[in-house]
Amino acid sequence: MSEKLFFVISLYSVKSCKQTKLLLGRRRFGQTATCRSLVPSKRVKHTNGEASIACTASPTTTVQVGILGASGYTGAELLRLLAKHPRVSVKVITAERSAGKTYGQVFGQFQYRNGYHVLPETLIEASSLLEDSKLLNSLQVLFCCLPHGTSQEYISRVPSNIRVIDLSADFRLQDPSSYERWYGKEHKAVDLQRQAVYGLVEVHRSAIQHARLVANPGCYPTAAQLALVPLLKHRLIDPNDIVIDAKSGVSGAGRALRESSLFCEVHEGMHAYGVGSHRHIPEIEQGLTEACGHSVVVNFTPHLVPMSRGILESIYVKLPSGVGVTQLRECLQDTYANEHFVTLLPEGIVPQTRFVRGTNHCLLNVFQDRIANRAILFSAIDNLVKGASGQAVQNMNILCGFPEETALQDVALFP
Ligand SMILES: NC(=O)C1=CN([C@@H]2O[C@H](COP(=O)(O)OP(=O)(O)OC[C@H]3O[C@@H](n4cnc5c(N)ncnc54)[C@H](OP(=O)(O)O)[C@@H]3O)[C@@H](O)[C@H]2O)C=CC1
Ligand SMILES: CC(=O)N[C@@H](CCC(=O)OP(=O)(O)O)C(=O)O
Repeated sequence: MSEKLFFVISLYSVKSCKQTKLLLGRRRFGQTATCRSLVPSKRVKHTNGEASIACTASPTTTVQVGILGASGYTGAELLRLLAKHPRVSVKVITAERSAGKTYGQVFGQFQYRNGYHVLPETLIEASSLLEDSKLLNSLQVLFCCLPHGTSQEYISRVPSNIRVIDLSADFRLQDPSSYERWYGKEHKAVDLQRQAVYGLVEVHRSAIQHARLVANPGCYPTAAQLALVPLLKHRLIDPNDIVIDAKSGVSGAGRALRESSLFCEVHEGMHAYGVGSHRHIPEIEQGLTEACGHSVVVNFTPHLVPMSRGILESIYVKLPSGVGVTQLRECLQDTYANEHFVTLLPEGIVPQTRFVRGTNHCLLNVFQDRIANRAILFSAIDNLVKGASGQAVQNMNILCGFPEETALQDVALFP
């Protein structure tokens, strides 16, 4: 592609002046950035006295990363995305059951390399990585794609100079007693839990920049909060009347063998689960309460639908008197005007999971309900991208001072 054409496409695809400025500092995707403001580098002292580097990358550095739990769905999605990242080298990948295998043996799509030159040959056990201090200390960023409970055990053993992005729920809830109540076990790393920054980028961007530990949000809470946080902040919906009807593809349940994920159990059918008790309820309420300034309680019901990936949430809200759908639209439009990954669709277009499949985008829209003073919101994401690994890469880009959209510029795979 000619430089000129690339430049025009870049300007077209980025929405904000800030992002345009960042791209202007780059000659071509994959080449060294020349704009020094991309890579601030300062030592940050955390409240617990530990120190870390705010942005580890210099304009020419490649960041060395490790992935705990690379043999699961979010791990594979991370490697798919990082394969396109010009400033990342994946140095170590771990697995439990699949330890000792090559990555291509676990995932056939990684048998071919297509220019991907930094994939380690073999998956090692997570404990082997943590016992190898030389290998561990060669990393700047560690992604953790392990199950809840397991994540906190491993992350507590990681030296504090390594930035960690945890995809599990272990560090998302600020209150240890809430974690215990919803996850059924005591939190074993409460200090880390307090230190963690909730990684919903569009809401917590500035705090993420200096975080040592990022708690990557859950998939359903990402879709719900991106739709609701701005409206609650601006008091445009009733905080006591929010119903979130959510549908997810089966990859949301992970790759571990479970009866409920078998083809015969999910094909040609759909069902609700976790009714009134799903673990994403406290996470959604925590984010909405913070936006609103007082306690928000939601009605949230997830459903499993027979597709591999994607989340669609239909959200029913009540409008305070004097507020109309136009104001809701204006609020979302203004909030996300400069955001690369969140888009309010034109009036009348319903977000579909197909429009975001394989991408880091969240598509939103608002409709007037037939019933007076009520509106219906829709929010669509790919659970494995904006709902997990894509948002994790977005967080890493912020931690390292890279343009936020690096490696995340895919258009949905359609049909
Ligand atoms: N799937 C999704 O859409 C989303 C998932 N998440 C969260 O991200 C995390 C990863 O999810 P996902 O990739 O779907 O899960 P998977 O079940 O697909 O993968 C889990 C990974 O962890 C490894 N693992 C399991 N148990 C242990 C252990 N005791 N010690 C070391 N490694 C272990 C597995 O290795 P092996 O397979 O080799 O045994 C595998 O690599 C989870 O916490 C999940 O809740 C968050 C948002 C969305
Ligand atoms: C379809 C399906 O099973 N989805 C998962 C949510 C996936 C996710 O975001 O997970 P964590 O909060 O567990 O990290 C569930 O409902 O538990």
